[in-house]
Amino acid sequence: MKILEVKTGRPYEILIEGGLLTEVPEDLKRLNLGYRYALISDSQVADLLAEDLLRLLREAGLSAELFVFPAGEASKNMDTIVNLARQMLQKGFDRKCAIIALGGGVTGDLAGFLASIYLRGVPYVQIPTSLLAQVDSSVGGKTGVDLPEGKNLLGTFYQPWRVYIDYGVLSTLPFEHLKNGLAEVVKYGCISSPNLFEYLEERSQKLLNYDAESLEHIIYESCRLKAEVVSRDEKEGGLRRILNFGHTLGHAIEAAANYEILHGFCVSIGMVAAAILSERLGVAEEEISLRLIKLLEDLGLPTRIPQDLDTDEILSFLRADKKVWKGKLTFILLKRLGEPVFYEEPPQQILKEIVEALKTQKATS
Ligand SMILES: NC(=O)c1ccc[n+]([C@@H]2O[C@H](COP(=O)([O-])OP(=O)(O)OC[C@H]3O[C@@H](n4cnc5c(N)ncnc54)[C@H](O)[C@@H]3O)[C@@H](O)[C@H]2O)c1
Ligand SMILES: O=C(O)C(=O)C[C@@H](O)[C@H](O)[C@H](O)COP(=O)(O)O
Ligand SMILES: [Zn+2]
Repeated sequence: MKILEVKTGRPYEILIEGGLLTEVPEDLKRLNLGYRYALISDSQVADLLAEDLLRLLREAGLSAELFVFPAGEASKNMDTIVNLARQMLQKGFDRKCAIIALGGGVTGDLAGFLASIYLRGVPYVQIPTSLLAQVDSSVGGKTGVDLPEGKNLLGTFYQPWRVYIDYGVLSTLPFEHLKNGLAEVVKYGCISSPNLFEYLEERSQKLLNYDAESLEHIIYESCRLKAEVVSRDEKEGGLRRILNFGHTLGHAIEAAANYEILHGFCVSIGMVAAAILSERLGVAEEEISLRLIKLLEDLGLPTRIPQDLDTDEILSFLRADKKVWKGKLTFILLKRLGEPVFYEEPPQQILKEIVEALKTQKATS
């Protein structure tokens, strides 16, 4: 088993191993987070994995109940939080309970948010089951929900007590969601590891074939890189903003598309825009965008903005970004691969030209 530590105010471990799910109940007993567990999953993961985990928990003598919400980004809102909270209250879950998030990033963000506010806070653990959740969202304690006004606009920083990553569960993950997770791994390559970027270039076909060894490597490396950043800047006082590379425009596209395009796909397009912007503004000291586009295309990820999205609407969503500080929008750009820089208020005209240019060809995926 591989173990990483996240050195936040209350440190915690990320455990990574194929088949780890079966070991969760015994480890939870050692952690002793609560006398009763609320297992939260979406409708798809509930059918595939949650019933089995529930049985394992009960066989280990733990008291646990399953709470399910409809799968998909459309559920990442306050209505789902209130519904889950009310169901838990009706079942008598009190302050000494704990929450288990079993699922993708939507489940993790929702269950983590609920854990941070339920009866003013109860412990929770993350069991990520999508690639995106295993390489990114289960680590770092960002929780929250979307609003029509923008992505993740209500939320908390609330670190999990443990992250259990069983990459064996990825065998049932739909192909589109495999690619979706790979986008966040490309992000880690861009912001902090040219080696990881090269690895993705070399292994793209193996990764798209769900090769377990390659998946384990990129999961471990992404979590290691994220844990390092979060350990230095838990609440995004500065440095942590690099984890938002590609997200400034990515989130705006996601919101403009009414959350109907996958998060990783939007980040993929956003990374292309950020690379082109880095070059247009003279920030980039090496040519990045063509190499990035090639890698994203090899991984089956989109690099173009869908033509039906309105340019002005996309640009207006940029203003709802959490990287607007004191009225100034900050982009994460690249000097070269592995060297991100912050850039305040790029000219609106250049942003508009890049958005328009990225709409002129058909999306590749
Ligand atoms: N908190 C963070 O730091 C952070 C980081 C990145 C992304 N996010 C958020 O994560 C969300 C996206 O996460 P996601 O892509 O995992 O979405 P998701 O949770 O909707 O999962 C994607 C789909 O895969 C299914 N699924 C999950 N695991 C499966 C498995 N093993 N087998 C079969 N199907 C499975 C789910 O049911 C769902 O339909 C977005 O809301 C994004 O904003 C948060
Ligand atoms: O953990 C972080 O910090 C990230 O920025 C990771 C991102 O991949 C993730 O999408 C995050 O939810 C975005 O955060 P937000 O603060 O821009 O909503
Ligand atoms: Zn993301």
